Amino acid sequence: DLGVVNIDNLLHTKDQPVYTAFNDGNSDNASENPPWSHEPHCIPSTSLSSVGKKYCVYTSNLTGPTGISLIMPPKIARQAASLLDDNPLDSFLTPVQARGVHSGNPPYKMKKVEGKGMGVVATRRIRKWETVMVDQASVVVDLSIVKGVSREEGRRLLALAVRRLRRPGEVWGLSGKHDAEGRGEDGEGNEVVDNGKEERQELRRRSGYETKSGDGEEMEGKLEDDIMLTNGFGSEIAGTKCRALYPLISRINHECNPNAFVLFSRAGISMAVKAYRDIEEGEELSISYITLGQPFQHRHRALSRWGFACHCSLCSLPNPQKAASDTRRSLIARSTKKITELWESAQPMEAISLAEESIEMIQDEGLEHLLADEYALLAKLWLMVGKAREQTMKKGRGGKEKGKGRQVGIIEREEADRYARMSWELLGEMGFMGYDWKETMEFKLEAFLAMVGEGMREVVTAPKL
Ligand SMILES: C[S@@+](CC[C@H](N)C(=O)[O-])C[C@H]1O[C@@H](n2cnc3c(N)ncnc32)[C@H](O)[C@@H]1O
Repeated sequence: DLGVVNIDNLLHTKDQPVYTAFNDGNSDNASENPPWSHEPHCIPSTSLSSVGKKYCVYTSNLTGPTGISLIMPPKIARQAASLLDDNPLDSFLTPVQARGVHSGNPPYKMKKVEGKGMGVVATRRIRKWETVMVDQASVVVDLSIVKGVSREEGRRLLALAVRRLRRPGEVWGLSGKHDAEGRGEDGEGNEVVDNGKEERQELRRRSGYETKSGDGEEMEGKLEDDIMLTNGFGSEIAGTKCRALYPLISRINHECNPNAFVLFSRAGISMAVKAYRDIEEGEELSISYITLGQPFQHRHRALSRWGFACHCSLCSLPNPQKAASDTRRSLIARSTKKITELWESAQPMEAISLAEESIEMIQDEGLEHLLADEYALLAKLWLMVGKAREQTMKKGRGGKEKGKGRQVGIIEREEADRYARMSWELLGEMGFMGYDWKETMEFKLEAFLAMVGEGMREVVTAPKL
């Protein structure tokens, strides 16, 4: 069973002799104890813009479930080498949970799913927010490679990177070949044609990887064209934009209203899948490949590069409901800006009402992860309203509120506290504060609100090029 093998290897990673002490492919700067199990294989960059730079394959084949290969310039690889002990069992699970996962019964199995190739199905009931799966990257590619070396060289490096893994089969086995014309219906009987093939070719052209006709059957071609494009996750490792393959998580299919989401470790090498809601035994696990919350046409366009027409429950809604959902999604997307405008034009209570309406729409759309942001925003608004009123009182300009005493500021602060705690709880449950947040972190209103900044809407990650 793939899952059991995976976890077993993760648990033992640290006990195994990983070091074979090959130097890091840059003899001037060989680090003392490089973790590579194979001699790095380097090629010079052929691009004028990066003369003197080289790209190498570094493999540590005892790291993680399959081993890991990095394709990077030596300098970046040296930094990434210090991140290889990024064991997801430590990042995402308590020791008790890790032992539970290790006992040989992961709560899922890989299975053929009609119309989707392989998929992942729950083998028992999974609770909301439970960490269902953990995984570690097999291959990590520095994205600057597309400009640095020719397509052929890139393919060769990638093929070598996979061959050198301890379990190369788990990467070769990822089905990336989805060039069959995907035709389907949008739930209203309208035909939806997958134009993903052209879009993927265009993507390759833009990325500098021209496609030669007739080479589609080669393993190397399959690896680069299909597996990297359709199974790779965008990640930032050692401060560099990368694309990485995760052998287990790559089996999870897409839904626009998914029952799970992925979470990166701080180092960016490990990932976890957490349940977004309760999942029943036999139900397929799903994640969203694209940013959650987009209207239908945007989703359809963004998904085209994976080469399938989405028939998920949201995309199959009858047109009137689909239109209502799209309207709510557009309103949600615009609400933060509108709320800020209302606040800045001295209409604080209108700003608060709009934020509360936005919460209802978010709940109707099942976009719960956005609530952490919205609750934090409401907490900030209430806190600021409270402070403003206190100031007014202190300056003796309380008007009608004069005489109500200190209560004016206190009620608003209580509201702020209530919303901030809801945001805190949700972020904690979603896994953004570490698995032991309840024991190790203490809630403090102002400190928490300072921590939750902009950009919370993007917290649920999706594979990106
Ligand atoms: C990351 S892989 C997922 C695992 C894949 N099904 C497999 O067999 O390895 C992405 C590919 O799975 C297929 N896929 C994912 N979600 C799908 C869906 N909702 N409907 C149809 N095909 C889907 C598409 O072919 C897509 O390019």
